Amino acid sequence: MAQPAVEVRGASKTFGHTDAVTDLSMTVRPGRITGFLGPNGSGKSTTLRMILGLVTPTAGECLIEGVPARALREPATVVGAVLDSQRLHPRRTARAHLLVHAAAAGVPDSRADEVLAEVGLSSVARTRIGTFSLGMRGRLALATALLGRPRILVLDEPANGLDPQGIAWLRSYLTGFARSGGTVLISSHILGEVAQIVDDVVIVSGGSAVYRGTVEELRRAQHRRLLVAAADPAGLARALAADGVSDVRSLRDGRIGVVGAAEDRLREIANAAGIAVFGVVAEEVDLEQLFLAMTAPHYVAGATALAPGGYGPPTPPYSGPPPPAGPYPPQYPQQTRYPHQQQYPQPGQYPPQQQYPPHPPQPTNPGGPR
Ligand SMILES: Nc1ncnc2c1ncn2[C@@H]1O[C@H](COP(=O)(O)OP(=O)(O)OP(=O)(O)O)[C@@H](O)[C@H]1O
Repeated sequence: MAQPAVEVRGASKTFGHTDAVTDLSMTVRPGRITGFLGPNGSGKSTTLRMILGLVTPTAGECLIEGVPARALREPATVVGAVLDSQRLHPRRTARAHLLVHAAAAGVPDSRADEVLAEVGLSSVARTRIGTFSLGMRGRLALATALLGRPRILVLDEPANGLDPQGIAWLRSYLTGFARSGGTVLISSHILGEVAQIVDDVVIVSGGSAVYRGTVEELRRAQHRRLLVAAADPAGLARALAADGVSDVRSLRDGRIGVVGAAEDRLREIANAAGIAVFGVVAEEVDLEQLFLAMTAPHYVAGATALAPGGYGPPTPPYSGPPPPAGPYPPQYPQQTRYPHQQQYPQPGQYPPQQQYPPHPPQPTNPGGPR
């Protein structure tokens, strides 16, 4: 396997009494976009700063192309970072800002004009940064990171505060960067913001990884729950449990939600138990809902969660009330609630997906990654 572009090995960071990051391991593969996702305060910025050598881990290590960031001979040519795009000197012009950073990175002044063109800011090269919109500041911060023609980009919440057009532009730019061989590590607290463009995903919660895998595996994991209408839901739940399928929950509408059994197997078990099954629907859980479930405070990463396609922590077996006698559909007097059941919305309750306008033309990338 190719050497990872970035590797975090059992890294921890404690600030006073705060465990910001705990025994975190992750790999960023070259030429791919990795989404580093987690709610606010989950340790993303601290991890990115450890990777960049700006924060020293309390334990473990972080490597860029096999070495600690501080040991890189020409860091600007290897990694470019956007950590806080809003901390720019307001009285400087965009070009002056870039010239300062070009000198620090040891690259010629001509790179300032090249990167301004690359991010579409040539027309405001001599405008003071104080007048820039959030989106323009984001582009300028990205331009700064591109000065040394880095192979790797590390971006901390670059979409924060951007309007849909700004996010669309950023996605389009990063996709182009990766297509031309570059590696991107991008953090966000909103999965939907980056789900379209990321290849791999690392989800953190409370300073620890709760999921690592490709975004495709994550998407597949969302189809794992079957919503089953049966003549005798409680009996079917018992039959499933006897066959080792214990993650069965009663639903408000009388159906049961089953995790860990394929539809064919479920029907076989129902047949063998003499229970009629009226319908089986694979649940379409929104990726964002899955993300919220994984990063909720009660979530404890287990082996299944960290394995590709893992669904989550073990859940209590079915123990809902028996269905009342009578015609189908049976109605339970009360829904049986488990701690994270509420994470799964009922069909039709999903919030509408945000729509973005078509992408603007891809900026030229003359000095793209090598
Ligand atoms: N320099 C610091 N001193 C003390 N505590 C810190 C420091 N930096 C981070 N922390 C704490 O470490 C925890 C993780 O913070 P971190 O900024 O890494 O999370 P994050 O996922 O990037 O969140 P956000 O998106 O809100 O920045 C938080 O509890 C935070 O308050």
